[in-house]
Amino acid sequence: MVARASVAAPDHPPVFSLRGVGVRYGLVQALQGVNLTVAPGERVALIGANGCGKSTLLRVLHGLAKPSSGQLLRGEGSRQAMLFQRPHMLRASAQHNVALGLWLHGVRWRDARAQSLQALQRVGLEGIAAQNARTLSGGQQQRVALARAWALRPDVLLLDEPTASLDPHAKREVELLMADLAASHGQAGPGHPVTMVFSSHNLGQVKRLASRVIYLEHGAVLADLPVHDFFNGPLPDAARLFVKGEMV
Ligand SMILES: Nc1ncnc2c1ncn2[C@@H]1O[C@H](COP(=O)(O)OP(=O)(O)OP(=O)(O)O)[C@@H](O)[C@H]1O
Repeated sequence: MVARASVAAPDHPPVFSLRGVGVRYGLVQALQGVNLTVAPGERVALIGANGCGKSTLLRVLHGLAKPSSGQLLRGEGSRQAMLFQRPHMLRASAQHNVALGLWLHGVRWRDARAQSLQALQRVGLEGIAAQNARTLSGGQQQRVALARAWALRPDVLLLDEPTASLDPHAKREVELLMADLAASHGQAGPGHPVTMVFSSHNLGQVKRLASRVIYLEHGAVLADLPVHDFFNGPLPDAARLFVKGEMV
């Protein structure tokens, strides 16, 4: 049985609505029967053991993986950006890496360069704007990736274990920036909060950042609860044991 609590009725249409979504890779059923509605401004954490389907679900939400069954509906006109555990950086300056993202979205190169500098300022990296992005530390590269995402003013931010390969200090820096970006608004302006969906193995981070927690097991949703209920209320056995194991 799925532990589920309804989230407050949204004032706006959902950002995502998944009905019975399944993803199959050959013999592997990576996701099965996933029903999920995400409202604007929610901060959803995806948790669960390795291979439970977190990345696949994020990839489905970003259009990088196609459901083999079921249906995914996306809110109209919302702009999405996705970050990965290891950011993809071109062998070019940090500023160039951010500007290119804007240029690919139709911003003129001159404007893209100016806006990319602002975005780098936002993540505290204006001082290394001219440095080759590939030579930056993992934490700095992830901050450049956040700047690249933020520059686009996304309505939806998807992050796949964004701090998993960082040292504790960089982890904290990136986490603070995630909170900062999640508290900002999308391209539609104030009143249109950013929606964030992220995966993490760090339950402290989940407590600090999420408003809602989804626990996946073997590609299925086993619990979908507001963050307070997830950590304080009764859970299905598998989820309870997972939380206990990850907390030690
Ligand atoms: N491209 C692929 N081809 C074949 N199998 C895949 C592919 N991508 C994922 N899988 C399989 O699908 C299942 C779900 O994988 P997924 O990466 O979504 O899990 P995850 O929860 O993100 O894992 P982790 O915590 O290790 O990142 C796993 O069994 C995985 O091996």
